[in-house]
Amino acid sequence: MDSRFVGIAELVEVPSVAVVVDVMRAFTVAAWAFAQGAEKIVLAESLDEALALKASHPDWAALKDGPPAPGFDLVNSPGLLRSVDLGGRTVVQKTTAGTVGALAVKEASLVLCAGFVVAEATARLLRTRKSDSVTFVVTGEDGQADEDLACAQYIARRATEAGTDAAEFLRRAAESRAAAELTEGVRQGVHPDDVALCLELDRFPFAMVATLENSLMILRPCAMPSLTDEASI
Ligand SMILES: O=C(O)[C@H](CS(=O)(=O)O)OP(=O)(O)O
Ligand SMILES: [Mg+2]
Repeated sequence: MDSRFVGIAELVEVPSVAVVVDVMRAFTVAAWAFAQGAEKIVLAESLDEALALKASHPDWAALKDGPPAPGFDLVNSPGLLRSVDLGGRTVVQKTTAGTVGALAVKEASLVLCAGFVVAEATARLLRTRKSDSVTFVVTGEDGQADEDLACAQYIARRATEAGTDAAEFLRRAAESRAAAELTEGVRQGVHPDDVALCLELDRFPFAMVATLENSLMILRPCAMPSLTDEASI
């Protein structure tokens, strides 16, 4: 499998297969939203679009990063989200990096959104699809965010090598600028457990697939079969 690792601004052409990585915190939050029962997540282009979608669908839950804000129901924090019942709900998510990265590759034939919590399921889906070439979108810090790059490199390795040890990749993420900012209170809308929750390897058994549906980018969980069902690894 040929793997490329690029920042959002470096995306010059539409990739065939894209894995958009945001460990801290958009796609850890998305995975927790599904674990809490959400049916789907609409990735919004802007705060205004998120609010407009919420206004036309009052039963949807609007989520943004940063501090709580009028019109929004939720913040971009796994620690805060894990006690919310989202059974059957649609979540509209808008964040600084993760949702922007996913929308930047919305024309790709396969778009996966990932963090460490869904790393193995994501790698397994790539193996199942026998993807020759995969573009990993490192969403944070203009493609330099080490928590995202480490996770992307781990998934790329795990997609081709059984038994890849995650420890060094998780260590890099734990020592990233984002982890420090979340721990030190630089970022807002934060729960004290957020960093630890973002570093939970394979917490969930599903990958997350984003598809264009009626011009909206919709994220849904995709349950992956166990290793014993795989022929290749
Ligand atoms: O919520 C996050 O962690 C960040 C935004 S900020 O850095 O806290 O302002 O957004 P994300 O898109 O999840 O990286
Ligand atoms: Mg991030």
